[in-house]
Amino acid sequence: MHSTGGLDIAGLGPKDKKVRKDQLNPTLTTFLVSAPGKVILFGEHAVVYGKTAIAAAISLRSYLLVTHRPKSCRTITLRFPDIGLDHSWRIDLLPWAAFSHPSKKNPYYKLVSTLDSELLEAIKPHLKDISASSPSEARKVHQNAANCFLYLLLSLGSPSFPGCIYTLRSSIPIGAGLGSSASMSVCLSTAFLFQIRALSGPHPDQPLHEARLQVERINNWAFIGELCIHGNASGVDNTVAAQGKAVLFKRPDSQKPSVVTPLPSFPRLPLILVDTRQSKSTAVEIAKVALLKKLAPEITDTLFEAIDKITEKAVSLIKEGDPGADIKANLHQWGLLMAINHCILASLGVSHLRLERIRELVDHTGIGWSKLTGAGGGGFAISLLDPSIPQERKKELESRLHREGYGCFETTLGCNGVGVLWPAVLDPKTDGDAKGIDITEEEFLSVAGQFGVEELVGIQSRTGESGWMFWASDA
Ligand SMILES: Nc1ncnc2c1ncn2[C@@H]1O[C@H](COP(=O)(O)OP(=O)(O)O)[C@@H](O)[C@H]1O
Ligand SMILES: C[C@@](O)(CCOP(=O)(O)O)CC(=O)O
Repeated sequence: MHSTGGLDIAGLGPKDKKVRKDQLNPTLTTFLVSAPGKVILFGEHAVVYGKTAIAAAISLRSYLLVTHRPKSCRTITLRFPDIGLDHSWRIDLLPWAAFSHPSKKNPYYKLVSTLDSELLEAIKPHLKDISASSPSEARKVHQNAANCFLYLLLSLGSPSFPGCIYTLRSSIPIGAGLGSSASMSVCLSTAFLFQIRALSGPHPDQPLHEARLQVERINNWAFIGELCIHGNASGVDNTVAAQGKAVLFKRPDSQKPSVVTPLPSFPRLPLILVDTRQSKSTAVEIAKVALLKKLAPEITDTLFEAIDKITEKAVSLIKEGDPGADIKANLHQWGLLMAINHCILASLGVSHLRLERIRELVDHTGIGWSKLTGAGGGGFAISLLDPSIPQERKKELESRLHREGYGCFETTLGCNGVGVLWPAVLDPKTDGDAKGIDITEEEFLSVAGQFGVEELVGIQSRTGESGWMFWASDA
């Protein structure tokens, strides 16, 4: 297996390549990585047990800025302001020996699909000082994120790793079913693989099979990051975060690679995301379903089968549908499938009163169809509104939802997957000859709110003016 030596300078766009070449050392240059959140249209939970799910990338994204410390400073810092985490480790005190032992070491190109409990134990002492004075709930969130970070760093890096600061900001609501953890794992996996020079491209001329290999590599390690956070995961979230667009996902055997089929003709469903503002934990919801499966295996399996049939039907709608045709033609069928899928998830015990209230307001009034998305227990619902309903009724619904404390917004489905901005320099929009604007850590941290980050570094197009580059994942 070859290492292709970091990102390709030819993909940088119209900049002064000669000057840049001297500066572009992946172990020294500040760079940004970004990955999207996702919605699961059909098949959550059943997908953990080998059934098929349909998921699509959304326009909300995480951004990871990697800045380098002076060579003399042998420290790695995690700066995750969205969750209030700021922690540093001395590089030489990390448990490299455990991870590099010949019986444990996995090369970056190997497909790894399980966590090693001894390696998790080796990390534990390095998590104990994190946010020691924070409430236990916040501490758990911090330790989860740090566990994912350290497991990936120690798996992919080495004791000679450079001193760096990893700053993550995200516009994806955390713990709400939109795949914030997967998006974070994809960003971390990409950053480490890039730093060890195990990625090639992205490049506008990169052959599709080569681009796919890079995304697979990123995705493989991102899945390991997801396992660190959830204990058990199907891999659908990180797959969509890595490759973007819409996909059909299945992992029939947990020891084998997942089967991922891109859905290039996925219709532009006019979905609305409704935020219950009720926090939930994916791990807790997965454990609820696991318990149900233990207590009532046949019934639970039958429910998974029914979900699988729904996904199958949705696939046939996509295949039969003409991508150019008006989606209104079979909107009712999509809505019906969503509503049935939701009710089965409720039978599995992963709905919540706040989610059922959305159904009361949307489905029971005949305005549209709703379904929880992601793990459930709170988080987000997706609603499809019947286009024949008068505008005033939709407006009424929106204000009702707001009055009752729900958040409500539209999103674009099928967005780009993982991307890099390397170096972290934005091309000025007005003058193609100028050198661009360096993004500093201070600036990245100082922009206000989740959407300030989008405004500062936001992605516009595949190779557009913003300088962001994406590995092509089109079918
Ligand atoms: N922006 C972020 N900054 C730091 N950690 C994050 C961020 N987004 C997600 N995480 C990590 O992911 C966990 C949330 O994962 P999960 O419960 O699966 O929610 P989601 O449904 O959004 O993926 C958090 O507890 C935290 O460890
Ligand atoms: C419940 C599940 O199917 C989806 C979880 O989605 P999220 O973590 O709520 O974004 C779990 C999984 O597929 O790993």
